[in-house]
Amino acid sequence: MLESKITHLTVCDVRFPTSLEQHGSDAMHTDPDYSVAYVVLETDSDAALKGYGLTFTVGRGTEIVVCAVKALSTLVVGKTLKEIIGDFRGFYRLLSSDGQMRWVGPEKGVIQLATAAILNAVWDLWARVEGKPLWKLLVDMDPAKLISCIDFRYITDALTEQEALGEVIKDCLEQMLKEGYPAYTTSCAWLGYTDQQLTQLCSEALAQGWTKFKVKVGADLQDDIRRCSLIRKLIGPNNTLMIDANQRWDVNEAITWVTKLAEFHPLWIEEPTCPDDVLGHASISKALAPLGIGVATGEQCHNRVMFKQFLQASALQFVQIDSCRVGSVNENLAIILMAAKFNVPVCPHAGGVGLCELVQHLILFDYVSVSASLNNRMCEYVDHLHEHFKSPTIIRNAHYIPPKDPGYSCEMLEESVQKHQYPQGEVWRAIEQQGKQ
Ligand SMILES: C[C@H](O)[C@@H](O)CC(=O)C(=O)O
Ligand SMILES: [Mg+2]
Repeated sequence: MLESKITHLTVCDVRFPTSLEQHGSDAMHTDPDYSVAYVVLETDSDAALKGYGLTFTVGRGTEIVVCAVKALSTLVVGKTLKEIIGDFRGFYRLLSSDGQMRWVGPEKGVIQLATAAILNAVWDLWARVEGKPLWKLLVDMDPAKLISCIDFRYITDALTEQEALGEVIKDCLEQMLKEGYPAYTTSCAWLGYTDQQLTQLCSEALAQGWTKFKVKVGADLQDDIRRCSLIRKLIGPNNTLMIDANQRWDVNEAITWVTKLAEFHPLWIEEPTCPDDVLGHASISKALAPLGIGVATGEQCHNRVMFKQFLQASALQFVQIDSCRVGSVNENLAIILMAAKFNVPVCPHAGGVGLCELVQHLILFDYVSVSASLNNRMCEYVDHLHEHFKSPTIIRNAHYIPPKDPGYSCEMLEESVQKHQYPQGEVWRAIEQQGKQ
């Protein structure tokens, strides 16, 4: 089936009206409608083989990502899977460095999100052909082959191909299969939730076995003090608390504000300032280190070069890879291996639709084949919209259970796609009629 030719690419604008109930809200995204540009690659295989991919956005911008996917589609349609994976590095470059398209990037913004959606679909296709979940495809792969999927351009001053090869190990599968990968929840404390909601959701989560919680902060200091105090009291001194400002502050403001929240003992402050400000993050890291608070970032860190600089400048203490922000698995492999070399733990971002489904594969690979450690490591989980996926995440006792179905867990239910397509899906037509948005 490797000979199968990709004959067609379709892309849909699929949106969920999460803003109506403030799910996913934070200090900068006060009304997010969790959305995806959803890609399906059709092939000429007799077995009706298809590859499914997506990238995450939060509403109106999805239509721009859909346009970008269409613009890139000519680079993938007509190729066989064998051609692509025979030189995956070259194919990655073709997409990310196309002479007429790279001007609108390069490797950042909308075009990078579109690249992620397409490449996620290619990886899904490959894993399906091999009959394995993506994480297993990665951990079983010959390390040299794995490394050959990475574009090392611009990062060899931090990680050479030879060094990357040295970071790949073979270990630690048994524990994952038995217990799963530790997760934390963000679903109890979105910024738009009331204190009553927060109390109820947090109590329920504790009863379900959750021990690590993230709280949105950054809009109003007094609100943050009240909410963090409430959560800290509910979860007790021994459970873990993280806080996330979603880029709300200037550098000095971040230091002052977080210092005032230090009494609640957060493990990290996430996205304290502009996601591109490497030196700003370094200053914040330095100022907060004596308080025992680390800096986490990555969900809007648009490529491996940014991560390289954050690592080189000791500007982050937790690397938050995202399955849909950078150039798919290819680029996330580079980031995971750089994090290993700099000895910084990877704690993936997954706050969005589909992000938990995808990123669990990458963190399983990280544990089994790279880090072999759970020290200060956990993967985000948000409890929204999993019912729209063919192979939804399975959480047991606050751990991700390794997926078994072949592919990258990107495939959505046909009915969900139809109903939520924007603007023609029935969900959006009903909302329009009710005049809600
Ligand atoms: C808009 C998203 O919900 C964002 O707030 C997610 C996020 O920052 C996280 O999960 O972390
Ligand atoms: Mg965040």
